[in-house]
Amino acid sequence: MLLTLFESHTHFFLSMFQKMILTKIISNTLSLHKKQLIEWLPAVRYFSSPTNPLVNVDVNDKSGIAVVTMNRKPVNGLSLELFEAMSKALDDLENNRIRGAILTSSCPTVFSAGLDLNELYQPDKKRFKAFWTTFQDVWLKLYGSSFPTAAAINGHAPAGGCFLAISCEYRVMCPDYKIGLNETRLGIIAPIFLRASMRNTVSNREAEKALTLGTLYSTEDALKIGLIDEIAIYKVKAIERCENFLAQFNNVSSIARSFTKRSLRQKDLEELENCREEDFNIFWSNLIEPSVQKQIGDYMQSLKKK
Ligand SMILES: CCCC/C=C\CC(=O)SCCNC(=O)CCNC(=O)[C@H](O)C(C)(C)COP(=O)(O)OP(=O)(O)OC[C@H]1O[C@@H](n2cnc3c(N)ncnc32)[C@H](O)[C@@H]1OP(=O)(O)O
Repeated sequence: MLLTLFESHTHFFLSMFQKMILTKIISNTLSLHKKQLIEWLPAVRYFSSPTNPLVNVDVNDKSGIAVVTMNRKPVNGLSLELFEAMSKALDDLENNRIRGAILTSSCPTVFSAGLDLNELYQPDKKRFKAFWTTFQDVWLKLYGSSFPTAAAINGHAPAGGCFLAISCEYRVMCPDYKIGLNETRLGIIAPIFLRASMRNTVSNREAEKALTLGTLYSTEDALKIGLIDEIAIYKVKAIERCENFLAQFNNVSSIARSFTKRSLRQKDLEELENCREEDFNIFWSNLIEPSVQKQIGDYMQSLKKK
């Protein structure tokens, strides 16, 4: 009876905490080994996401891997609307027990150009608050996802673009592009969650150097410092390599894997959870400094003049 209940209420039982408690209760009742229980879980139900023009989610029925494609031309500038679409897509993935997700871009030469500079220049406080809060949500959901994640970086990934990639667990990048966290070059102070993702990817020393200098690395140099894990010649190959990485988890208990990931990332997640308002206030007061606004305005002009 307990198992019938479990099967008919899959969505309800998704939270890790609930799953842990249930596993314990059922396991005690039926004296089953945890591994057997995992095999008893209902067949994974994959879904096709409702169409969102900004984020396309395509789940492979056989592998259970979702390819999440950002689609905001020309450069996947991260606007409030794009973050909202990503946040919704991440919820859908979390609720559908996928086996892994690969983040990529539909723009031919850009993974993401980072935060949409129009959100940062002469910002309206109310909209910016919604923007920043949704950005925080996306990070909490991506960095803390129960499923494994990888990024197929098929183009440039400066600032927020790099940030999305390093919030995943594995990165495959195509050659001849740039990746890095160039915030300081715009006069912007890196928020705590960005620092956490970077420190989780490269050594503390490399993170400090990269963040303070605002370095943009070539694909090859990014591999040398461990900012990416592999190079693949084309986007299709990059996705294939990400699939190979994710397929390694087929032989690992999904509960053990997700709990281990969660425990390794818990401190970083809590750090932001406990100071979301403060994080917004710090970023906002830095952003509206006249010198920072001027720097962003000049930068936008220089991009347009190119
Ligand atoms: C992450 C934690 C929070 C920290 C806070 C902020 C971090 C940020 O993310 S700030 C954004 C930083 N981003 C950048 O510095 C990248 C800027 N862009 C580029 O360097 C290039 O555009 C890029 C290498 C990505 C691509 O080069 P091209 O393929 O040659 O394209 P163009 O430069 O011609 O750009 C086309 C078009 O897009 C506009 N654009 C580019 N980037 C942005 C952006 N981030 N936001 C808004 N708009 C952007 C660019 O001006 C061009 O516009 P048009 O001239 O009107 O076509």
